[in-house]
Amino acid sequence: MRLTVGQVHRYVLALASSRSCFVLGDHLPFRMLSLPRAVSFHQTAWHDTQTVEDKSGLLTLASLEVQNKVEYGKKEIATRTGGTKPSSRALALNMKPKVSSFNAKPVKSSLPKSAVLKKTLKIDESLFSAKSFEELGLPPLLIDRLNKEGLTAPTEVQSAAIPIISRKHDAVIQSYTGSGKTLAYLLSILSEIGPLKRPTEQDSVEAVIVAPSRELGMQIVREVKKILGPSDKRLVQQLVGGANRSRQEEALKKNKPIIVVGTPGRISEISAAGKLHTHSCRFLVLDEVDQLLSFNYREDMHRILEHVGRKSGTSSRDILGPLARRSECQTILVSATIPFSVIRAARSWGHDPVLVRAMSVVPLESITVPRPMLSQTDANSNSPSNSVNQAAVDSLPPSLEHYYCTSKAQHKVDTLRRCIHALEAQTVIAFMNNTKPLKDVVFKLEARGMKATELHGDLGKLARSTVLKKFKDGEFRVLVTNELSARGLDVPECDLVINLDLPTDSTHYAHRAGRTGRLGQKGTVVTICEETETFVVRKMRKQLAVPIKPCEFTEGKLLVHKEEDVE
Ligand SMILES: Nc1ncnc2c1ncn2[C@@H]1O[C@H](COP(=O)(O)OP(=O)(O)OP(=O)(O)O)[C@@H](O)[C@H]1O
Repeated sequence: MRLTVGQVHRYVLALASSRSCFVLGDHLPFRMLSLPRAVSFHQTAWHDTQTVEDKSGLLTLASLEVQNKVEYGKKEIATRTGGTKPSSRALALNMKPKVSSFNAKPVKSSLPKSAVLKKTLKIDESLFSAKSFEELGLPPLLIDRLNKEGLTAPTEVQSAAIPIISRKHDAVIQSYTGSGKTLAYLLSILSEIGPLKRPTEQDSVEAVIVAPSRELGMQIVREVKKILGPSDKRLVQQLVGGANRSRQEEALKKNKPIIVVGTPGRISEISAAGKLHTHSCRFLVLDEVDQLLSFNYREDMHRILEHVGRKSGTSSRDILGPLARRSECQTILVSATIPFSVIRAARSWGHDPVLVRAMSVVPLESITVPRPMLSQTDANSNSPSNSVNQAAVDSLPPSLEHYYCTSKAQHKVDTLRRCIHALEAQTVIAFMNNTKPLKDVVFKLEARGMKATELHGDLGKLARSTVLKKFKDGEFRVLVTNELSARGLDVPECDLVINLDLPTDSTHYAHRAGRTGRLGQKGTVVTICEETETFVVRKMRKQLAVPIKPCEFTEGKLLVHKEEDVE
């Protein structure tokens, strides 16, 4: 039976959705798994993780063969010392390693270290130690612009990623939230294209950057404009949903941007209408890749992956999968949380794909599927719910303090106020799960004299960006929002994140938490839950392998409780 690529994808999606195990043909888009391996994956699926993923609609393109989700192991091979880097995060921007007062027990892996990552890439060690943009070999014009913006030294992940990308590797960039991943890829790209580059040939749309939300898209656009400077800012064009599409198309025609940044739906719409030509694109970036490869975005991402960087005349028969080989185009996948399914997808690219993390670069081919790691206290129980979610663990900044307190639902707003006062927090992001109660919370806070505002999908694009700007400018002390703001949102001043509703799982917890403690700053995360929900917090604590300490707020102070079973 011969199927077209589109048919194949639909067929695979349908089967994967039903969680069936099925045989793969040679012409199917994914080549990685044979049936016996797929069967064994299916049998050893982590039921706990899977249930959660299903709820959030996460179906990675890479895992379409078998609906399965596993995380890669934490054990990195540090290139300089040959051992893991205990303080690699803390070293970002020359931060001093933070000694936690909490004695977390080590997690126990049931897998020998060597089975997780087999080998490191042979790479010049000195690359990781670059302390300046000059040492990284960035073009002088670009360095001038960075200095003008007050950026003088690269972060660790930038030191690792920039040389790798300049060597034409496809890369998966993983590092904790707020560690500077955006500039890690932007500086690599702006070294090669646009007015600040090393001199080369002519310009057209040469980089496509895809982000899952309008806010993140606009944030990336602002970052590019900041680097390009006022005279060249027209060279980046936003293509996010919710904005006037004809205006975006006109701007594409008039300004001839070299970089476009947008959401999957709008990029794919404009591309389908023939108004965006990306065949000779040199860089494709998927920011928050694990989210972009989820089920929700499958149609749009499929179109984007099929078209960007594919020279016309290339038959769709040649496509090995959505992340197909693009001979000229470098693909860069970015997230604080990279599940193994993304690694598996990325392996089908052509340009020696590597996993870049602060202080380590590893060929993707050498990363094997890990078995679940159990937290020490539960190593004997073998329960999947006790598995450490390594991707989420790796995404947490080291400088965060985590607490939880209990409150009746009707008293949560008061608890929130007491928490803000006790911690003297100035810039607070409070997460909830539904829009209506979210509005009620804003109303109650305002009624009690605390400046608060709301951000959610029911607001139009203009309202959303106005709210965000005002919050960043300090006009509001509390931003009450939902999952929309959990990914990528950069408000450097944010000193407190509150979970007024529980996040869906530990990965969502990690992304919400990452809105504070950015770039080595201090940050606190407080989960306010009902008594009956505390077991969920404890479970996340095990999966994240961090202390989430029980506490209460009385007489304007934070009181931390002891808990017998804190790991
Ligand atoms: N080299 C640098 N020097 C100073 N500040 C930097 C540098 N690189 C990035 N920053 C700043 O650090 C902040 C966090 O960066 P960024 O948003 O890229 O983090 P991230 O790793 O992408 O986080 P997330 O995973 O939450 O998306 C931003 O305000 C950015 O401007």
